[in-house]
Amino acid sequence: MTRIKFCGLTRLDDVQLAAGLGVDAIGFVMTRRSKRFVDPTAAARLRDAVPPYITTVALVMDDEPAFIDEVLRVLRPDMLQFHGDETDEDCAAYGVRYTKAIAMGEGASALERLHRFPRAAGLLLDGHGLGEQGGSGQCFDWSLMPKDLAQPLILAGGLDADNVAEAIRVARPWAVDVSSGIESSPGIKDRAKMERFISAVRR
Ligand SMILES: O=C(O)c1ccccc1N[C@@H]1O[C@H](COP(=O)(O)O)[C@@H](O)[C@H]1O
Repeated sequence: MTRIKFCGLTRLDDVQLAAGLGVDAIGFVMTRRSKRFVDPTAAARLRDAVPPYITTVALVMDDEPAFIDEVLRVLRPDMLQFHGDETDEDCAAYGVRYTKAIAMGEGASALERLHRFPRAAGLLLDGHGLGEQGGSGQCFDWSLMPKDLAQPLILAGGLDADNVAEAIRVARPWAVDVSSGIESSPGIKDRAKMERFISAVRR
């Protein structure tokens, strides 16, 4: 079974719908540079609507440690997702389980970075280029997804209801992560796109 994370939620209705559709994880984008940014207090209100046994994830990207401490204190997410130039040491410093995004925009040469995060609970392979922001809807060559890594791999980048079944067939990921592919505009999720995405993964 392929797990599903919906990321970049900003509205209560979207959180409730995602939970009702059976997603495994819900992500809040905490980095201020994103169009999907929610401040920690607003994110905590959304988190309160997440039922038990759905993982909540706080996404950060080269943010100040003091801000990440605030996110952990106010939001109390189950996991952190790092999207910037953080090292394994940086990511592990908070004592919270984490995933690390690997920018796959450069293709096969990016795979070398997969071995730099031994403490990550999982690695999220995303389609954007090194130094660029995620959540841009860019795919990468799914056949590059390694099949022999000990850490669970999460496939992200440009997924939507029309391509996710093929992406899973080629990449065989532990989980898929989607943001822009289930939106009508940044941070505003679309009911029909969310429903179609879940159906396509389950099929
Ligand atoms: O969503 C954002 O705005 C964002 C900003 C900075 C870093 C990562 C971001 N999003 C994450 O990128 C992947 C793929 O998104 P998409 O499906 O291609 O839009 C996903 O993990 C988002 O949460």
